[in-house]
Amino acid sequence: MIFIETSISGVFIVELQRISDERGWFSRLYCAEELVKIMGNRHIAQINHSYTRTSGTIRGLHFQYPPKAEMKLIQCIRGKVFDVVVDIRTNSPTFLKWFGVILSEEEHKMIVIPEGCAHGFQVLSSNSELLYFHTNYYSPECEDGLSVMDPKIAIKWPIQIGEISERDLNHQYINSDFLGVIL
Ligand SMILES: Cc1cn([C@H]2C[C@H](O)[C@@H](COP(=O)(O)OP(=O)(O)O[C@H]3O[C@@H](C)C(=O)[C@@H](O)[C@H]3O)O2)c(=O)[nH]c1=O
Repeated sequence: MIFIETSISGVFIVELQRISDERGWFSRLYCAEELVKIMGNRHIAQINHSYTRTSGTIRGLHFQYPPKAEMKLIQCIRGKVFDVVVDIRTNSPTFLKWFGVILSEEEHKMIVIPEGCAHGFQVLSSNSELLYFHTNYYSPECEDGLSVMDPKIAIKWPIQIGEISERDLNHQYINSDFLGVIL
């Protein structure tokens, strides 16, 4: 696994290696020993899988407040997505800055998103699937969201916004009441 730092502290791209032979290929998706450099003493609590049918669909921007704040490791195992992280850690020098990366079944990399960052993605090819490794349990009480269209964040979505859930459409826009996440 090769770790690449990004413009947001604690957000990493991890390049995964494929070992190919005449039958196809073999690849390690998760290794506690290698990922300890990023994960410290965190452990994976849940692994989730999502499928999105239509290109243009957006999910996000989602995060969990403490005590259920979580690190997420995300891979695209089918299709292609534009994956976005927004730093909402109150005291971070990159507060409200976003970072985007293409994840796809061909590129074979994952993104690591630390606690205090919101996550969303836009599907760029129909029938895309993401695999998520989470260091905390899903908690609807601690879960919150930000609007994917918030001009204060100003994410440049690569293609026209298609489907979006009712819940995601109703997420807050940032205003002076928004303090971010204090970890
Ligand atoms: C996220 C989640 C949802 N659910 C349920 C709630 C709901 O009935 C159904 C679909 O939930 P959602 O609409 O929130 O699914 P979705 O919009 O795909 O949520 C995901 O979005 C991306 C951007 C992330 O970062 C993920 O962590 C997760 O929040 O699944 C769980 O049971 N466990 C979970 O971990």
